[in-house]
Amino acid sequence: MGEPGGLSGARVLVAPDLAGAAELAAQEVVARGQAAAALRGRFALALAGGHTPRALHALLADPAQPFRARIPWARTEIFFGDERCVPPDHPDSNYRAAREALLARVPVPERQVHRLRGEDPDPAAAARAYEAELRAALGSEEGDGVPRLDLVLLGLGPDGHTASLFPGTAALEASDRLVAANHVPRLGAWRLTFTLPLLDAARAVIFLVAGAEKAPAVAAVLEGGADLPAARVRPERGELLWALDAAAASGLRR
Ligand SMILES: O=C(O)[C@H](O)[C@@H](O)[C@H](O)[C@H](O)COP(=O)(O)O
Repeated sequence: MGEPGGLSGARVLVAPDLAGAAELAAQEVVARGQAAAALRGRFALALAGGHTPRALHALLADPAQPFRARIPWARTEIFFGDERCVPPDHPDSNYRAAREALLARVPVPERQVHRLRGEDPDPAAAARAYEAELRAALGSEEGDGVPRLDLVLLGLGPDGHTASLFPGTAALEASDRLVAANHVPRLGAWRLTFTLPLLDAARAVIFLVAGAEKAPAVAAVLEGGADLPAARVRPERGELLWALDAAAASGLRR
């Protein structure tokens, strides 16, 4: 179904279609959730934005599928890797999408869902508040003072962006904070996003990517040595997995 290799030893798994790639990711969510809960009594999971994760969220929420019953929801802390600067009920809100497809359908305690406040008129203040909330929820048991998420789910844009770390934007270079407000000129909009130091501290990162329109970016990141934002996500003490459908993997040589 897949083979190791690619960017810095990333595991690259390829399924025939999005449903198959989402199933690969769902299996990893279960495995890492069970391991985290057993080892540390908690599963710190960050959800990705955009449309691709909907297939995964539906799988995780579906009681007819083997994933929902195997995830320790009562001990899961939910975070968001990025958010649009809109209210939580806005059609563009990543929180709204996750709530509808997943969070309203699984027994994760409300106090354990940590929402990025996209509605805050001061995005920088919202980013600072979220970093404080994340640190309070996770602590920073590791020596470097950076909280370690157990699993971060990410997507990939055709331009190689991930979360809301877009090429050439300030947050991509932020090394002094874990969550940042980021103005994205090509969107003419502000975003809230995890920064690379937080992503790189994760115990595991999974990119779930599907569709032919992503194939050039996937190839550029995994084989082209391109300095794209997604290529700069390198969990130093964690695992990196790419779950792709055949269309998104079609540009890969290996
Ligand atoms: O808020 C967002 O939009 C995401 O965080 C973004 O990084 C997304 O993962 C990619 O743009 C892929 O989006 P699609 O899954 O919709 O193609």
